[in-house]
Amino acid sequence: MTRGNSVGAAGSQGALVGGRYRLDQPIGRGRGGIVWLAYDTRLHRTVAAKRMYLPPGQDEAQAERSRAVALQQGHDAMRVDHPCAITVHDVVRDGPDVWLTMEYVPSRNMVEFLAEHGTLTPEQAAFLGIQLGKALTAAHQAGVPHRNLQPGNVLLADDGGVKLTDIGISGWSDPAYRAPEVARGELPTSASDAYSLGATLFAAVEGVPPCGADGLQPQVPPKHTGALTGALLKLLRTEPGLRPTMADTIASLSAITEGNQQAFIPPTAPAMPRPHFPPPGQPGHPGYQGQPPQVHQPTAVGGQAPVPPRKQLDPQLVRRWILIALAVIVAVSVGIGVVEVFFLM
Ligand SMILES: Nc1ncnc2c1ncn2[C@@H]1O[C@H](COP(=O)(O)OP(=O)(O)OP(=O)(O)O)[C@@H](O)[C@H]1O
Repeated sequence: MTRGNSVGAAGSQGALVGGRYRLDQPIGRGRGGIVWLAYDTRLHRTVAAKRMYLPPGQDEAQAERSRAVALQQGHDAMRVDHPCAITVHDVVRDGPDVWLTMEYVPSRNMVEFLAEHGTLTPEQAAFLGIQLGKALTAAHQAGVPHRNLQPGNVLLADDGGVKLTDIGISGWSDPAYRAPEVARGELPTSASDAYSLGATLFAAVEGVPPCGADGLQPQVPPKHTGALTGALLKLLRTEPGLRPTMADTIASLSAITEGNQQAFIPPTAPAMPRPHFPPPGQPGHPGYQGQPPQVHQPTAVGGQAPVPPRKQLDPQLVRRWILIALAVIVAVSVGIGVVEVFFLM
């Protein structure tokens, strides 16, 4: 954990969070402000940085407790390790703020994806459910319930992968995806995550959450879920103890996709920038300190045409041309000598 001068409420471009993470480019917006494409100046890698939401209007003692909770949740999230879960690298206190840095995944969240591409087929939703189920299993094994699984926390990566974000980070949870027992005030558990998974997959196929925007309406019978229906209705059971385990859910969703659905590749341009940096020590690299470049290399950074490499002379060719030149000089000298002897005679 790092502590440095505060960079201000939502951060600003070029600011150094915790004296280490440089905010480069906005990539999204959460309740705590802008989510940034950032650069870890110590490990020289791209990360995503997000200011964690802290409730406004608290006195200093309450605010300090909220910061301690945010730091603890950040550390809990760092324990979750799975390819389908966003890796949290660090949690940083920066003045009055707490920042989370994590792996950067060029992606759309599921809300944006559905708005652009429409609802998913049951097979696509089953594939999504398997990936999310695996990420949740890893989180539960680390003792960390997600707490607010909802479409906004599901990232559909430009490379077709699925990444679950905000694991273990409490905060605003959309009531439409909240388990009934959590809505009554009970603490989130792996069973309440199972309900939220069911509600998220339901919305992915049906286009609306199962119990309305407030989560309090009678469950809408699904119309388009096909082979997915049984697994969904089990996840959405009101009684938490009757919901299936993640292992059971993954098994029944796998039977639906039969391995046919492998990825989500949206038929549009990538959603987010792909950072390209020249190698360390080269101008244009984020960590460049102004040293002269060690090796001359062609570069296309900044949209300029690549500089062609300087041609090297072949030493054998040079030697041959020198020999030819010497032969010509000798021949001319001999010729001159012969002519002089001719005139002297
Ligand atoms: N690691 C990441 N890589 C790429 N984009 C990200 C990453 N994390 C977040 N984003 C983008 O930023 C958006 C907002 O982030 P996030 O979902 O964490 O905020 P939020 O959940 O709304 O906020 P909060 O956690 O404060 O409620 C995401 O929908 C996504 O588009």
